[in-house]
Amino acid sequence: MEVTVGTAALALALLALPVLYERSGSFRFFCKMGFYNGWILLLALVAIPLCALRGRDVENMKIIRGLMQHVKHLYGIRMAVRGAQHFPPRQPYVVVSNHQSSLDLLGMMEVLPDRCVPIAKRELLYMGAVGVVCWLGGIIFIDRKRTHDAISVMAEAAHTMLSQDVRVWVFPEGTRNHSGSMLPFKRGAFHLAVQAQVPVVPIVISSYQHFYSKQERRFTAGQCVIQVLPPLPTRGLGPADVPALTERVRAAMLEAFEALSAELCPTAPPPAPQ
Ligand SMILES: CCCCC/C=C\C/C=C\CCCCCCCC(=O)SCCNC(=O)CCNC(=O)[C@H](O)C(C)(C)COP(=O)(O)OP(=O)(O)OC[C@H]1O[C@@H](n2cnc3c(N)ncnc32)[C@H](O)[C@@H]1OP(=O)(O)O
Ligand SMILES: CCCCCCCC/C=C\CCCCCCCC(=O)OC[C@@H](O)COP(=O)(O)O
Repeated sequence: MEVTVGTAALALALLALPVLYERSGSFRFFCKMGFYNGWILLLALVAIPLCALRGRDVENMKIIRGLMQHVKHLYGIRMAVRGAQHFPPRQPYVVVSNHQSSLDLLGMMEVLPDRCVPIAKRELLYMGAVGVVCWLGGIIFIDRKRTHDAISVMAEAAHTMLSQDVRVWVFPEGTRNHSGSMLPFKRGAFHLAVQAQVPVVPIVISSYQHFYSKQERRFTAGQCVIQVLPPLPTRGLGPADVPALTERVRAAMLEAFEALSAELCPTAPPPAPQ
């Protein structure tokens, strides 16, 4: 008898889920984010054996990129890349981009150049299969709690970029930022570019506000533009030039971000100045 009541309650709850999904925006949001994380975890399990054939190698980023590119379609996110001609064709460089959410992975995988690895917080290493894939992809990990160690890792990255023809992708805000604008930039990426004497390529991922908001628990289909801006050379620059370079890049990115926001969601109020 108890089993029958339990089974009936479970069946009722399962039947209620589609109704809840239809009626509650918050429930839909959590389902979609849960599926996003779960799906990536599953993709990571597929990617591990494929990447393991090479071992830890930046070429594995091509496998990760290939496996990730369909995910935007699952969510009805239309992505357009603008300015791809700005990528320097045959040399290392440092990509810097804004960081709004873990959805940035989708934009990153849309434009990720060959032999380009992100710099990531080391906590990602401990995300089970995802961590293993990140390691196999040659992702560079930094400990944000240890500035000195993080700087050493970046200095090593400058050497690796030149000796192994590797490009590096950095989120100079240093953390995800849902504010609808950009945080002040940390200078690590720009020190890295100056140390390696390679260009900085700014990439702006347009605001998600019109289709995704963690605060409002809203996640619908929508459009995202990934704009590659003209590279800034660093040849001849030294450590003293880093602050000005950082501000110049941020100003260019903020201008492009605001122009994209005005184009894609013209009715949204402008974000408060940072
Ligand atoms: C198919 C299956 C798929 C499954 C797998 C799915 C996904 C996997 C694939 C891809 C995943 C990739 C996802 C990656 C996203 C991860 C994103 C992140 O983790 S963002 C967080 C980590 N990143 C950063 O923090 C980068 C930005 N931070 C910096 O650049 C910082 O400057 C820093 C180097 C980390 C140090 O930060 P800290 O806060 O500790 O110090 P300051 O910034 O205040 O700097 C202190 C001081 O030092 C100077 N400085 C900084 N860097 C250097 C340097 N390299 N050389 C010399 N000096 C340096 C800095 O200028 C400050 O001095 P001053 O104040 O005088 O200017
Ligand atoms: C054994 C442990 C198992 C754990 C399983 C966890 C499963 C999670 C599965 C998929 C997660 C997919 C997202 C991975 C990449 C997200 C990149 C990202 O956005 O990192 C955040 C980082 O930039 C800044 O961090 P903070 O904003 O400072 O915080």
